[in-house]
Amino acid sequence: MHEITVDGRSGRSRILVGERLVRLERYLPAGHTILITDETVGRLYQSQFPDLPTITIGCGESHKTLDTLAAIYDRLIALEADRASFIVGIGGGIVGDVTGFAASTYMRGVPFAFVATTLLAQVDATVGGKNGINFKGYKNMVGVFNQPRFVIADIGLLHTLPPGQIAGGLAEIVKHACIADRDYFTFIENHCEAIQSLNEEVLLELVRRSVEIKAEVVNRDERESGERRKLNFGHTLGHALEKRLGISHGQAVSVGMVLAARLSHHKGLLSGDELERIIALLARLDLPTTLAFDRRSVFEALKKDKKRERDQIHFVLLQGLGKALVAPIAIDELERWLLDTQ
Ligand SMILES: O=C(O)C(=O)C[C@@H](O)[C@H](O)[C@H](O)COP(=O)(O)O
Repeated sequence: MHEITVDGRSGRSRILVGERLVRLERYLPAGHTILITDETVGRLYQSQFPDLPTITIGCGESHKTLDTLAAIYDRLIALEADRASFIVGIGGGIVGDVTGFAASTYMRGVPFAFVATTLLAQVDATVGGKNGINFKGYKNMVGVFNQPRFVIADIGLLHTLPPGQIAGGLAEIVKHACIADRDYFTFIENHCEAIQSLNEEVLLELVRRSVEIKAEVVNRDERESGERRKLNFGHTLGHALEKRLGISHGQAVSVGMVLAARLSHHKGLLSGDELERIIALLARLDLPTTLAFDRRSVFEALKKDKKRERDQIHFVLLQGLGKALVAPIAIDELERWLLDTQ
């Protein structure tokens, strides 16, 4: 087991990579704990949960809403949760976001933790204290920064995930390598077969290194006033594609990364060879690298990105493999480039 820490304003968050869901109970404080999970995770793993009151939400991005939160607040009140209660979200990124937001706002905030059951949640969504919900179709429009007390990343659970769910996490893993660690990128290139066959040792190494990269960034810039924006590589276009095409987050981020890498190449920051390596690696991991989409409509969605400030957007580019750069790009320039590029 590897322990990696994030030190945020709300306190220390311990990320326990390789710990097991069945051992959750030993990390719980004495007193009233409530679990939040979704229907699928409940069906698959409830037998491994501690015997505690459990709130179950629906599955999928369409449940990351104010309505779901309202239902959770109702249940917390019915269960007589108070400020000394502890809440644990067991599931993927959506359970994480909704649990983190509900716990951070119920009675102005109660402590919480996660057991991350998907690769995406283990390497990204539950790490770093971003807890948000969608609003009127806008991704993560309402949310808070607040660190979970701990996150258990149980690698053993990844074997039961459908293939699409694995690919979603792999997109974020490739993102971490692209923005921060060229050698990690090469490691992933050299282990594609082991990754596809869910080799536990290799998955453990991916989760460990990705969490380490993310934690280093968050420790330097928890509230995303600068460097943390790098973790949004591929997400500016990715979120717009996700919203307009209704595709999964991982698929959208994969295509978003290719487009951002193309823009980096267009600006002379990334070589043609490096661009091709990124495209080839994503394809080997069964992630899409190109999509047909209505460029005008995606551009309109992109204009609503949270990284927009008036007539420019903080866009994440690559300055070579393993090094990211956040550059303000004029909305007009982005529009011309997006409408012209293939
Ligand atoms: O933790 C971060 O910071 C990230 O940007 C990681 C992203 O991969 C993640 O999808 C995040 O939730 C996106 O945040 P948003 O603020 O762009 O909605």
